[in-house]
Amino acid sequence: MDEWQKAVMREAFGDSSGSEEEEEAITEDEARGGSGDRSKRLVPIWEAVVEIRGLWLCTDFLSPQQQSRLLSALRRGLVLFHISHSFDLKAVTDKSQLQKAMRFGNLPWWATELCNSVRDAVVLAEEAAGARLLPPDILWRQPLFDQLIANVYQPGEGICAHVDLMRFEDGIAIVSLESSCVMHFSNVEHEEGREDAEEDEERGKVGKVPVYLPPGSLVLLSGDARYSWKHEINRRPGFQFWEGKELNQKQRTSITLRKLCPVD
Ligand SMILES: O=C(O)CCC(=O)C(=O)O
Ligand SMILES: [Fe+2]
Repeated sequence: MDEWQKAVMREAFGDSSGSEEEEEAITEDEARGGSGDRSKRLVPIWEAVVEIRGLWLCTDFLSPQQQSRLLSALRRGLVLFHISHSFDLKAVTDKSQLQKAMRFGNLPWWATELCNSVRDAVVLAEEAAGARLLPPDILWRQPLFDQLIANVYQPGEGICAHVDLMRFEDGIAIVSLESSCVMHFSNVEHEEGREDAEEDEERGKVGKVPVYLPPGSLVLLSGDARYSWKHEINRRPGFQFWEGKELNQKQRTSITLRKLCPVD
């Protein structure tokens, strides 16, 4: 890692940035909350977001201990890049900086473990409830994900409405850490002022669907949720309400897991 990357790492994650050896110091079992044995793990609770086909929320995906282990591994182990997708830049309010870390290809072991935990959580729920959370071709593809992006948002920072880039396959997972937020989903086909906007109203395409993401939660987007709905997090003052109360904003970190489309 060169000096520039180290400086970026410090800026993003403070002074705790470390070496691969430090990363390995956290054991696999610790990162999984001390229960590597799948048969001993509790079935996580999943909710379908009924308005949006393909959108599933698991609020208890990671225990508080797993969350802090994951944050430590993330802070220690990533090579960072500041990147500037146009939709990301628009999301950054004022002079504040959206901090990002990105990793492609061979994910670090803790990220591979996270991907395995996502698959386990889906399989356990499908086995227990007979529900279909992900199409089998996504659930059983190898690897499930090969790209990771970590976003660190300061209070007031969010991400504007977007559909994830088409260079990523279907089936996207977002893990939330540190603090809660409300993510809003809006149907891509609905544009205010359009001639047939009234028809949209009948089809339920109007209005944003709020989804509350507490720390330790996991959301899965596939099908309609991935392609036909935009998602956004507006953390400007006055936009983060849940059950009638404005959320007290703190730093929030998210980890988004995706799979790149094959290049022809
Ligand atoms: O930070 C989040 O929860 C969402 C991130 C996101 O939508 C993205 O990186 O495409
Ligand atoms: Fe996204």
